[in-house]
Amino acid sequence: MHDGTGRIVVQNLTKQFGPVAAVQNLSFTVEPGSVTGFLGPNGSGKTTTLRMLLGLVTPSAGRGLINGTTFAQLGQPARVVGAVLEAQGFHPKRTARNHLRVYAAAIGVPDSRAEQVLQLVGLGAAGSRKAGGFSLGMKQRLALATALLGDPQILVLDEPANGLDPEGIAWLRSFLQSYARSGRTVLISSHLLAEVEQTVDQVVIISRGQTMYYGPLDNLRDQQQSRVLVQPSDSAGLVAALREDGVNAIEQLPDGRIAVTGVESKQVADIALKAGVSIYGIQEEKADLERLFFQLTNGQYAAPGQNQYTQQPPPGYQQPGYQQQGPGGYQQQGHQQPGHQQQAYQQQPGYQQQPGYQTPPQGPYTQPPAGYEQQYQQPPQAQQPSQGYQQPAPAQQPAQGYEPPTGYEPPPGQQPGQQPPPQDNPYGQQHGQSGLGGGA
Ligand SMILES: Nc1ncnc2c1ncn2[C@@H]1O[C@H](COP(=O)(O)OP(=O)(O)OP(=O)(O)O)[C@@H](O)[C@H]1O
Repeated sequence: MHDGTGRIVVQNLTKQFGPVAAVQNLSFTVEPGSVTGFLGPNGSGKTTTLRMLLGLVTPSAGRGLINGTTFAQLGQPARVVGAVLEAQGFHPKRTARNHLRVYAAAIGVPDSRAEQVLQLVGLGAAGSRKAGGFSLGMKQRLALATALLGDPQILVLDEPANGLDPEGIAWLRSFLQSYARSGRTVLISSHLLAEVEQTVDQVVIISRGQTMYYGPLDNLRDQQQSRVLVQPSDSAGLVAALREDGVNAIEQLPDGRIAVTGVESKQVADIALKAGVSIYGIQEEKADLERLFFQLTNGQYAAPGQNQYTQQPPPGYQQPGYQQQGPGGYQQQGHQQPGHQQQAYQQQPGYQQQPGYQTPPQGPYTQPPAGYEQQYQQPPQAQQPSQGYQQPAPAQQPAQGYEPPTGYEPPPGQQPGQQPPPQDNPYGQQHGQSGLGGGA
């Protein structure tokens, strides 16, 4: 039996698809009572990680644990984890209500729950409409409703804001925060920090399948570092002089300027003067979270020829199919990177609510849904994520006490590297009565 905490633990998770190292030695913990953003650019390994966590892909090494056990070993997975990996695969001719009833029956919850979750996600007025006619945003809501059927303790959502309009994004934010504040666990992935910035409490930022930052978002904001943008007469001469002076966080910008992080403009100007390099322009620039996110994760698809002063990619890294490029020349300092200037979501003026769904009540999880048997035990106190992330070394050894997953077997009936379940089943019929644990 599982420990019931609602905690997700990812331990040294690794997935190799032939030559592609999709996920490399990834470790993080997601605690109940908080919303955790799982962030990284396209192809960085987010979906693969979530699939491994949900037992849909067999790890090459490491393991993902939910309530202290693997997904396959959960007794009633649909009551523990609600997951949306892709908001597709609904039977186009089936109404939203009937779709939910099918899944409700599969996991053994009453039909009335279908109506409740329709209301919860704001699709109450669209319950009799066929899912085939739904917009992408409505499909996202229907997928979320399906994941909520089992009133799960943990929500795992892959890119849940995809296709949502601004009103939908604002609604989703409030819904997920309220869900987490009720003591549950929320893990959402996104390739856009700005999209989830106001929703999440902590973030796991990955690039090329490796952790770049793991910790509270506030730490990122608090450790903001400005940089100096300088236009020199001789870029190479200034870079050499800066390096001689021990300044190494240097980036060549596409517009010809040089960005220097962690120093004041006066210091840069003094070094330039000493080296006989003229300066045509100099300014200090505050870092913002979005730029920081880019700095932490860029390089994956960066065009060659830029950032000639960049770091090299991690040793042994091979990204087939893409031009390899170092991560942007930004000197990482213990992966506690700066950042600021939140990009606040603004409701667009004149925005009309989409027909077909209505704004659901706010804070649906501050109280348990009426008439529904609540399985979840509120943990005594939401734990805070650990402060100060220590970046694992590229060849990190498993944590002490951790047993390497020798003999780890894929769940019954699943082959290593198995492809997603068929399109018409977005929640992958999983182990027994669940139908909510996986995704398409
Ligand atoms: N079944 C598979 N076979 C081979 N390679 C795969 C498979 N699934 C994923 N990959 C590769 O693994 C890497 C990580 O992919 P993944 O889908 O996990 O990234 P992601 O961060 O979710 O990207 P996106 O934001 O675009 O969805 C990519 O290079 C991808 O091409």
